[in-house]
Amino acid sequence: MLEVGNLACSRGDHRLFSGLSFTLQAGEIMQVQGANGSGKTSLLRTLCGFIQPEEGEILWCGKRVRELGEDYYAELLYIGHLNAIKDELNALENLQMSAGLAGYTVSEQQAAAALRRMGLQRREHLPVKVLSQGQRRRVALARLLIGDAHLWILDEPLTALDVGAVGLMQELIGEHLSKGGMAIFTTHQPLHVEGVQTRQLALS
Ligand SMILES: Nc1ncnc2c1ncn2[C@@H]1O[C@H](COP(=O)(O)OP(=O)(O)OP(=O)(O)O)[C@@H](O)[C@H]1O
Repeated sequence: MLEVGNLACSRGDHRLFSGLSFTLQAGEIMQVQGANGSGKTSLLRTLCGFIQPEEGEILWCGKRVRELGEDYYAELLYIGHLNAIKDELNALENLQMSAGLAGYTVSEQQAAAALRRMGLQRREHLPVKVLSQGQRRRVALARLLIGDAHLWILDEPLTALDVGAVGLMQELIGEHLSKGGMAIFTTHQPLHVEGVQTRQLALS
């Protein structure tokens, strides 16, 4: 379980949010809503431990995440609004590199299967710089299929995706939740996971 208590964050001299508290249990999904600049990305990055909160605590399974360190990162998969892929590498290499950075290995067959599921068959061996924006986003999102992180933190996962890929994302998130996973995401587009009530957290 993720527990957030009395969280506060400022960027520059601007207070983005304070007194923010919520819990997220296995099988739950939460959307962070708010206008441009309201602090959605900053909140997600704080939950990942990339930004130190000014106040408050983030607990994972009852322990402070900053003390858990690597043990927390092993439970977490963050996909930012930038794709974090290397232009010169192909999709297979990018996926294997992402796994390596996260501390595990995936075989070429596993990576190829993930890319196929993301609709990238016959694009696996091209340098990603030649792929379309939507295809590049699909390469980034294929990371969801190769790890076993319980907590997915997704910043604008639907950006550049077509209708079919949005449907696929909803399906993947649904599968993740049904296996006891949890997810926090931002999006300016509708995202509906069948049979699951999406909790809402509004930043102003
Ligand atoms: N490193 C920084 N230094 C100063 N200000 C920052 C920094 N990073 C973010 N900000 C500011 O913090 C505010 C919140 O930014 P953030 O990216 O969290 O918003 P957001 O809700 O995700 O926005 P969007 O919907 O446009 O993606 C913005 O006003 C932004 O300019």
